[in-house]
Amino acid sequence: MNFFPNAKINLGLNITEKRTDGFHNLESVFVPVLWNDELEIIESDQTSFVSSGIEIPGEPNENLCLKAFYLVQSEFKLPPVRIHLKKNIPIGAGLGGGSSDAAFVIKGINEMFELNMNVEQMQNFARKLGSDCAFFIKNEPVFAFGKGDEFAPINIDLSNKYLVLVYPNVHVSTAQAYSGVKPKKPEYSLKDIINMPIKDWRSFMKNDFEQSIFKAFPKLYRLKQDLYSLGALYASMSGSGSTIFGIFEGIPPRIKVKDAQIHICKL
Ligand SMILES: C[C@@](CO)(OP(=O)(O)O)[C@H](O)COP(=O)(O)OP(=O)(O)OC[C@H]1O[C@@H](n2ccc(N)nc2=O)[C@H](O)[C@@H]1O
Ligand SMILES: Nc1ncnc2c1ncn2[C@@H]1O[C@H](COP(=O)(O)OP(=O)(O)O)[C@@H](O)[C@H]1O
Repeated sequence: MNFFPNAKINLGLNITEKRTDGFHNLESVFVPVLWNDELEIIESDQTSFVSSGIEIPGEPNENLCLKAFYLVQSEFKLPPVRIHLKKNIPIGAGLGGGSSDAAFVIKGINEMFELNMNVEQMQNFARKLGSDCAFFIKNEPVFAFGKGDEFAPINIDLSNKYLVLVYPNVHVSTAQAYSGVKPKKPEYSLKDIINMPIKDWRSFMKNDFEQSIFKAFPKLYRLKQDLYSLGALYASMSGSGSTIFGIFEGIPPRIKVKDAQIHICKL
């Protein structure tokens, strides 16, 4: 069967405290984005993983797709499968691509082998694979807190808005990005900001990773300013970077950025 794991962006990202387990508590709004990998899972005589498209660092047996399969197989009787992933979503880009692949393997095998897991059971498997992963099980706009794997519903209207994503070919390690941030309580509540008109988000909504990442890669800051100059209602880095996105009211103007990959979609 075929599945299409999608990317995400973060609207606002407050890193509020360092936890005793080494992770950080955060607050963010996660939104699914129409930029997709292609995942094929078929029953086979032995379990294997192959990928095409963008090269994924690490050994195939370290891939989150296989980790997800083995994790579910540790609790359910499953036949071997062959997994083929065509990687389109840039890696280390703040778009959650690897986490999404893993979540779609969990959802995929749940459907293929009629495991009858509910959302919560699938989220619990996903939480073991990465902080971002559980979001992709329901895959709808949500307020995220805790490690980024606990959720509260939000009401957000992004209809008729367009999204421009610019991936400037800069790979950011999530762990390193966290180590560059000093946690603090946010000045304004993200839950309140999200209810303001989008053009007002610019004054209140922050991504706490931007300061240190923009310092290390000044061209990312310039990209964000460029998106505002082109008419974005709101522009920000996604997650720990390096993707910079802009939200536009209508069809965005033509954008050309040297050495960058640009993806435009409806929100
Ligand atoms: C920053 C965010 C924001 O949505 O996204 P990305 O930029 O990676 O897409 C996420 O918190 C990334 O989640 P994810 O990519 O799943 O991270 P994980 O694999 O769980 O953790 C990678 C490393 O990041 C750090 N980490 C991650 C999550 C968290 N709440 N606190 C942390 O300190 C830890 O050092 C951990 O070892
Ligand atoms: N299926 C996968 N796709 C992408 N990266 C993967 C995958 N499986 C494991 N990884 C590892 O996870 C790391 C983070 O990947 P990714 O989710 O793309 O980053 P980000 O969370 O910044 O969006 C990569 O460096 C890669 O080594």
